[in-house]
Parts: sequence; C-alpha cells; structure tokens
Amino acid sequence: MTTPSVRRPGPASSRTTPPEGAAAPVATGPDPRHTTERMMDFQGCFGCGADAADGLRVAHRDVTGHEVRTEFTVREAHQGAPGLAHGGLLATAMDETLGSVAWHLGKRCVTGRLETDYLAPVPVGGVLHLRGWCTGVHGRKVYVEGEGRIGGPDGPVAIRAAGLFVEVPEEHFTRDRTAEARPAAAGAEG
Ligand SMILES: CCCCCCCC(=O)SCCNC(=O)CCNC(=O)[C@H](O)C(C)(C)COP(=O)(O)OP(=O)(O)OC[C@H]1O[C@@H](n2cnc3c(N)ncnc32)[C@H](O)[C@@H]1OP(=O)(O)O
Repeated sequence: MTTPSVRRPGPASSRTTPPEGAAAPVATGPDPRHTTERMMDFQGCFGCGADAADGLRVAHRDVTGHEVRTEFTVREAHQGAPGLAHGGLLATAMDETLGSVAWHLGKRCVTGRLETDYLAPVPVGGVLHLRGWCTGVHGRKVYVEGEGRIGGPDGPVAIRAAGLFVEVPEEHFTRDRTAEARPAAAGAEG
C-alpha cells in the first residue's frame, strides 16, 4: 500500500465546519413524526434499501449518542476500475451514514454539501466500516463528519468525509415534483 507523501488536512472545509456559536449535538433518536406514510417501510433507497437491486445495502449497525456505525459490502456492481469500488458509490455510502447521524438527532434533513477524501482503494468483496458523528448544529444546519475503514472497524482509513445537512419541512418529501422535472416548453427561456 502506498503511504501518502504529504500530511493531509482534515476533511472539512469552511462550509462544513460549524460556525462560532454552533450548539453541541443532542441525540434524541429519529423523530417518528418525520416518517411520512410514503416513507414507512420504504425499501427502495439506493443507499440502504433491500429492494434496490444494485443498491449499496448499507447496513446500519449501531448508534451511540450522535455517532452512527454502518457497513458497506462492496459488490461487483459497485466497481469503478476492475476489482475496485467506484469513488462515487463510496461517497454515497458516506452520505447514507452521515445523513443517518442527522436523522438520529431528531432532524428531518437532506444533504446540502458532501466533501470526501479518498485515502486508499476499496476492493470488491471488502467491507467498508463507516462511522459518522455530529460536530455541531447551527439553526437548520447540521454539521457531520465521518470515516470509512477497511479490514475491520479499526483498520486503515480509506475514506473521510464532512457534510452539511439542512433541515427541511415535510413538504420537501411530499410535494409532487413531476412537472418540475419535465423539459421546459419549446421556446421558453431558461
Ligand atoms: C436515514 C436517512 C439518510 C439519508 C441520506 C441521504 C441523504 C440524501 O441523499 S438527500 C438527497 C440529496 N440532497 C438534496 O436533494 C437536497 C437538494 N437541495 C435542497 O433541497 C435545498 O438546496 C436545501 C434544502 C439543501 C437548502 O435550501 P433551502 O431550504 O431553501 O435553504 P437555504 O436558505 O438555501 O439554506 C439553509 C442554510 O443552509 C446553507 N446551505 C445550504 N446549502 C449549502 C451548501 N451546499 N453549502 C453551504 N451552505 C449551504 C445556507 O447558506 C443557509 O445558511 P444560513 O441559515 O446560515 O443562511
């Protein structure tokens, strides 16, 4: 394995670092009022759903306070280069883990920003052991960091990330956006 020749900074930029005055996280568990009827028993999530055929099926293992642990077993469908996980999918596994941290704070959040550092390749057949934790809360913004290790929960770090999650109203998930996704009418200016 190659050793990084320069010392890397942490994963968080100024946009994913809690500002002065941010509050410490308070882990309350997910708020059941945030699970709409449509979301109940939904297994189509590409990150963790059992019904997403080539999805990541990230397994949620453990929650301690505001720290969440998950595992992602890399399958052939997740390859980028032969035998190695695609970086975008590793970011997805991280998004799943970090997003879960925000929801465990009782906040209905979506990803606003996700930053990733890749430190080592993750082989097909390998298990990425992910961990995410909250670094602060400021208004609607939840700041989260995480890391993924290979070869075991204490193995070498393969990916690090920092994310900003933003609280949204229920309407974010219930609104019918079909019309918004259609191509604009011919001649309409963008
Ligand atoms: C268990 C569940 C696990 C789930 C894991 C998976 C999570 C996902 O993948 S969610 C899907 C991907 N994400 C999305 O689709 C989100 C799309 N984006 C949006 O809907 C909107 O842009 C949204 C909600 C993030 C923000 O919009 P809006 O509600 O209008 O708020 P807005 O005023 O723009 O932003 C709120 C605050 O966040 C900040 N902010 C928003 N985006 C960013 C960003 N990218 N970088 C830095 N700051 C940001 C704003 O500056 C603002 O800060 P302040 O309160 O200090 O002024």
